[in-house]
Formats: sequence, structure tokens, C-alpha cells
Amino acid sequence: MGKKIVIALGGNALGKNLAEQYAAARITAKTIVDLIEAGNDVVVSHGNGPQVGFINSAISQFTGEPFPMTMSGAMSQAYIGYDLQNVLREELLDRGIKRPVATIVTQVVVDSADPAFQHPTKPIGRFMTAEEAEVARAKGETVMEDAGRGYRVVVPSPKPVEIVEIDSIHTLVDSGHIVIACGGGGIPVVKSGKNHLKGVNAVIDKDFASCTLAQQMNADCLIILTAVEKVAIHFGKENQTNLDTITPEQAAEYISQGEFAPGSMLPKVEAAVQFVRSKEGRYSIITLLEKAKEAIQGKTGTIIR
Ligand SMILES: Nc1ncnc2c1ncn2[C@@H]1O[C@H](COP(=O)(O)OP(=O)(O)O)[C@@H](O)[C@H]1O
Ligand SMILES: NC(=O)OP(=O)(O)O
Repeated sequence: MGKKIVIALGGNALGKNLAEQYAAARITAKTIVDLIEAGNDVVVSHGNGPQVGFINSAISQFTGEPFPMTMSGAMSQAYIGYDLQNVLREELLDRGIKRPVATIVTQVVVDSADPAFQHPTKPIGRFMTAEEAEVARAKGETVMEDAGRGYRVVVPSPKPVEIVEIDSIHTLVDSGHIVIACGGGGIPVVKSGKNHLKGVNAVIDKDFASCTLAQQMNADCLIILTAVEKVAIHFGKENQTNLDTITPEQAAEYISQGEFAPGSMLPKVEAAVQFVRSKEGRYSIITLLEKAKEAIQGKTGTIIR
């Protein structure tokens, strides 16, 4: 019997420009359709770290005033979703599979008292040199080093509490649609007044939002696709050791030893552990975009179960 799988695509793994995004989306589409062809139910989510930063700084520069992060997030869901739904549609049709594909603009409720609002950790936009980082700091941005790859602006990243459009996602999935949802972790909103949802200036981590989505969908497996084939301990050092299959307890131990960089690998491993612990039999895979098919066959990737 097929499995229910939530696949989370990394924003950095989707490339730095439209051509790279399209190329990455095509590779992903093949993997996803392989899974669908094998009888699995697949729901897709994606990151937007680089993209939400590009959109926000471009529009803020153009208008001369700060542009809401929520609008930037919504735009990133639309243009990444557009690429993904098109490549998925084409790959499905090429293989003679008739399944509608749709992207849902998704809002995710966060807690306005989440301490994350006081401690920005989510890297967005492009990678900067140390000199560029100083210029950004002087303009009032919070900037952090990102996993040995350069400096990036960081924004608050509250935890997801509730997916607003979850009923629509269920309805579409139950009627056979391939759904792309919770892009960029979802547009962060807080409940305000009786029925109002107010956008907040933050970027939710898509790994945590995908974990929430996977739990709400009662998925068997959460696959997080990124720019490395395996999670490593002593990452970037001479004694780097890649991890194959680990238990959630081992993963938690490595987390407590500070093995995973905050804002990049840490949320992925934390989300994977949270998903695996949420119900007996659930497992999670972290691997490279183009290795997803092999990883699902147990041939590569880091499997947490
Ligand atoms: N312990 C680790 N093992 C593997 N990769 C790590 C580790 N710590 C940090 N990284 C970095 O994290 C990156 C994945 O995070 P990120 O680029 O933020 O993900 P996304 O693909 O979701 O945008 C990897 O490409 C790698 O550079
Ligand atoms: N929103 C988010 O988590 O994006 P990345 O996957 O690009 O970091």
C-alpha cells in the first residue's frame, strides 16, 4: 500500500535565480511523480529564505519604504508554487497520469508572545561578505553568519501553531489533487479580535511548518530536501562524519551537543525528530534534492526513525 508523504523543498536548494529554480523544480517534479506513480499520496511544501529576502529588499528599495514581510511571503508562495505546479503538471501528463495540481496560498497562525520575535534567527536573502554585513548592520538589519556560507540578514521565526487553510488542503488532497501548501513556512499571522488575522513581520521555518502539515495530514513520512546529501556531525571540519540512519534519541543528543547550525540544519533535524516522535511508525528523511528517489529506497540520505 502507498504511503502518505510530505515533501519539503529547501529555499536555498531551489537556486539563486529563476533559471536555477526552474531546473531544481524539474528535478523535484521527476522525484515527486515517481512517488505518485508508485501509489503514494504526496503533499509538497517549500522554503523561501532567499526568495522572500530578494522580494522584500527589491520592493522596499523601489518604493522607498519597508515592505511587509507577509506580502513578500505571499509573493514567494505564488511564484515558487507557479513553477512547481507547472513542472508537476507536465511531468504527470508526460507519464499519462491525470491528477490536478494546485498551490494554496497558506497562512499559518503564530503566537504573538513567541520569544522568537525578540531573537531573529531565520536567514533570508542573499549571502553577504563580512564588509557587506557591516553595511547592513549599520542600516539597522540583524545579520548573522550562516553555516560557513557567508553572512545573511536574519528575521524572527516564530513556531507554527495552526494552518489556517488546512480544511482546503484536506479537501483537495482527499479528492486526488497534488497540493503545494505552506510555502515559505506559511504567511505568519496572529489572531486579532473576533475573526481577524493580522500579518506579522517574520518568516516561519518551512521545516517546522512542514512538520505541522505532515502531522495534520496524518502522513507516514516527512522528507526534507536540501543542498546536502546527508546530515553530518562535525560539519565542515576535518573529522566530518555523515549520518545514515539514526534514532530520534541519537538526533536529540547531537542537537544538545550543538552539532547542527541554527537557521539551517538545526530546524530540519528538530522538525524531523518532532515528526518521528509524534506517532509510532512515522519516519523522516533529510537529503539532497536530486537524491530523493534513492533516499526513499533507503540507499542514501539521513533517515531518522
Ligand atoms: N551538521 C550539518 N550537516 C549538514 N549540513 C549542515 C550542517 N550544519 C549546517 N549545514 C548546512 O545547512 C544547509 C541546509 O540548510 P539551508 O540551506 O538553510 O536549507 P534549505 O535547503 O532549507 O534552504 C546545508 O546545505 C549545509 O550547508
Ligand atoms: N521559510 C523557510 O524556511 O525557508 P528556507 O527553507 O529557504 O530556509
